[in-house]
Amino acid sequence: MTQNDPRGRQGPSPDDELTIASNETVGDASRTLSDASARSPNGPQHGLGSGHVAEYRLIDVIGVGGMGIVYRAEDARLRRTVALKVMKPEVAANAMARKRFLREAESAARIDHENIVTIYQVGEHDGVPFIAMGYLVGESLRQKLKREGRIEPRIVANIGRQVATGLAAAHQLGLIHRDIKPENLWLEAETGRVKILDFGLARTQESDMRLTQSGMVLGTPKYMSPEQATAKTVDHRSDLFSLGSVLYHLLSGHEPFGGKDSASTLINVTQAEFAPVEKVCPHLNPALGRIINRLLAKHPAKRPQTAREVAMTLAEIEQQLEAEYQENARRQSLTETAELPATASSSPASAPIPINVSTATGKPPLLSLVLLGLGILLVGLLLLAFLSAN
Ligand SMILES: Nc1ncnc2c1ncn2[C@@H]1O[C@H](COP(=O)(O)OP(=O)(O)OP(=O)(O)O)[C@@H](O)[C@H]1O
Repeated sequence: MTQNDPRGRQGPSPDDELTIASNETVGDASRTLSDASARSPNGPQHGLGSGHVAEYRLIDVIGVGGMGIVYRAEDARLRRTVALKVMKPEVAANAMARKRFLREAESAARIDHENIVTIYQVGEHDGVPFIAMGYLVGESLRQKLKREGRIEPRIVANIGRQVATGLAAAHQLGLIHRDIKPENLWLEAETGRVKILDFGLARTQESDMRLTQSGMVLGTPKYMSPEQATAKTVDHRSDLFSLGSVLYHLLSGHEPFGGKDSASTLINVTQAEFAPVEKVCPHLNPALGRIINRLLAKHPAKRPQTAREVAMTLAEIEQQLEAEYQENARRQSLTETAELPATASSSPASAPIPINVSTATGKPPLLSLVLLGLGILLVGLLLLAFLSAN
């Protein structure tokens, strides 16, 4: 949920309000910071009057999420720009929340993978936890969806393969993201690389057991797995369900499960059947349709079992779609080349000038000879008439 954007991303609109409401994080009562106070790094509400957090100089606010405020900041020592997520003061007032934020950030910092945003440092400043991470330039998938509505299958396969690859790295360390959604998937402008953001709800499988016992539901309903929606124990396959939901949305322009509010969405996720993706996207590559439908299976045992497997399947589909795309582009350019002369000769205006010149100036030599003969004959007859008269 970006509320202010130094890189020209869109600010809030009535649409944003809708998105914010419909993507509301269940179990999160902390979205209370006003936009106005959030925008200035020296605003009164976050208590960071000096404009510094540890060695980071705050430049401006990039966005405000459920747990924290994200600033663009400068690492004064290394002179590099970072994204600094600082826990909201009202959330930081809760010791449990503080501990959990730090523990989770530390687990995420263990992952070193090109499809996951790099975490440079996790720390506390005046009792407020913060995370310094790679500053990303580009846009979130949510922003891309807002602009484009739907995304073509070849690109969806590419995005899905990258996300699954990143998830495989996290899952290998026993870390489950638990909040895979378009807002948390970033498209880097220059490289086209996808980065998974915000392991804010990430849990190790072990800590999730404890969470489940407390019966809390955390995550974003529209992309949430049925087991997560019912506060059951989740494992890495819950992230695979969410990935399936996101890919479905990218292709079709809407989520597989919706509802008028969070509660009805949760019920739909757990009980309703979704329209198979090939029904809402006719002519879809069948293999792509199959894997998305399988990712959305209600029971984890019926889904693909690992992110690695998903990444491999999507890589094959991506290759196939890319080859088809190249072949179509080649055919298209051949057709255009073949059409060029036909178009030219059918248009009199564009007929080659040499042909016109040649037809305009040429006369049959035989006609000239006949005319010459007739001329001589006429002169001869006139001469004969003149002589016989004399
Ligand atoms: N590393 C980063 N580089 C650039 N922008 C970032 C980075 N991390 C987050 N942002 C921006 O800051 C905004 C807020 O991020 P944050 O993770 O706090 O919230 P969220 O994911 O929108 O919501 P929630 O945390 O409640 O799910 C994001 O929408 C994104 O635009």
